[in-house]
Amino acid sequence: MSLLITNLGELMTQDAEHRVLRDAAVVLEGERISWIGPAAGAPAADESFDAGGRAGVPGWVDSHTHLVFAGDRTAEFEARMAGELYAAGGISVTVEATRAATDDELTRLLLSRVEEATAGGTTYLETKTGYGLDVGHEARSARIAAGVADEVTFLGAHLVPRDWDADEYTDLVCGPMLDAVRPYVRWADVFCEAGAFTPEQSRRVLQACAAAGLGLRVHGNQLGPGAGTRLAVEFGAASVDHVNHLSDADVDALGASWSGGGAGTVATCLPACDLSTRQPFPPARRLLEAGAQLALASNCNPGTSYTSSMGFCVATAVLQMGLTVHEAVRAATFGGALALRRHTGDDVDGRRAVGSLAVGHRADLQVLDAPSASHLAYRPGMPLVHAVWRAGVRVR
Ligand SMILES: N=CN[C@@H](CCC(=O)O)C(=O)O
Ligand SMILES: [Zn+2]
Repeated sequence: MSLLITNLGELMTQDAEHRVLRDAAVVLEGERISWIGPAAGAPAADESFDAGGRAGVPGWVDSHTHLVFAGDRTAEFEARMAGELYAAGGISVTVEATRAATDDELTRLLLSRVEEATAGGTTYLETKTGYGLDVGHEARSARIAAGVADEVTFLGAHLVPRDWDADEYTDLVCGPMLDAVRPYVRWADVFCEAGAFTPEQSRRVLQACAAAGLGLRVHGNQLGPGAGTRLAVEFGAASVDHVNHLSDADVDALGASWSGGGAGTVATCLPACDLSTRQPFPPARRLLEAGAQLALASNCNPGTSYTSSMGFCVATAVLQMGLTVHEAVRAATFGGALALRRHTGDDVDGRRAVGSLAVGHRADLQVLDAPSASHLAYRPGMPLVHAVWRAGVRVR
């Protein structure tokens, strides 16, 4: 079964050549893209969709979310808007509510959040554990996430639970908890920050998880300067996320991580979180100038960023972080794929590349209710998702 999507006024491919095509068309063949080019030269297909001059972009790749949770943190948000500072300790409120939820409740909550993300144009999504924080509840979160999300990350090292010694809890994360979640996850993450895990404890978590064969990611430099980015680069993590408080050496290290031709550490910016926690935005321009690769992600979670709207993140990155529209869309698509190591190949681990529109890649794309991708930032907050295909299937 093939589908011709034609009459695309603009098509931002985010492919290797960064091509932006005018009057373009795309052909989807099953789950893959089989043709891209000028609409006038498009081959015949079984069915067609007339985009009416609207713009097409890849589906969003949201490489950082925390969607397996129950409960509500409105009171904490209100206190923060009244001047309180964000602190990692708020995580424990969600841990209690998440532990109290049944498997069915947690699954239903996760599914409804993923549906919301899909309606906003997200076609590939990572999510994390991190609100269980004991062996049974972390394993349960990982199992539930694995049934729904494209990528699952073990974040047992999110917060040291009440009544635990930090080093003993780190032992638990690196031993029995890691063993219990291992069948369900591809990635491991650690919150390396004052109030969460020290650089030494973070190092132990990264070592143990790498030895277990997991890819690595780090929550780093969110609330202040620190060792997160340094550790991420040292361990060859696929991504360090937040990156609000970077030293010049951090910026240079992230840039240098890409200089050898291989895959380095992506700097993943989370602008919706920065607004909600009133943190300074990451130095996106300096990072690009240093040769770093950027991703944009929603960080959807109940504490610091209760939105899965990647369109909002793109608009904020353009309006507040100084990125061009093309740079922001690239970070929210190709950049996310790079941060999940799903950016290349026609068939990686039995999967197709996501995050860019090219022949052989997974057919994940959205048609915007706008003539160009610039409208994402030009008309911030407007519902601009017209149609979405995920692996060739129309999902909106
Ligand atoms: N910073 C650490 N973890 C989440 C927040 C979790 C929470 O407060 O519930 C984040 O990425 O912002
Ligand atoms: Zn996070």
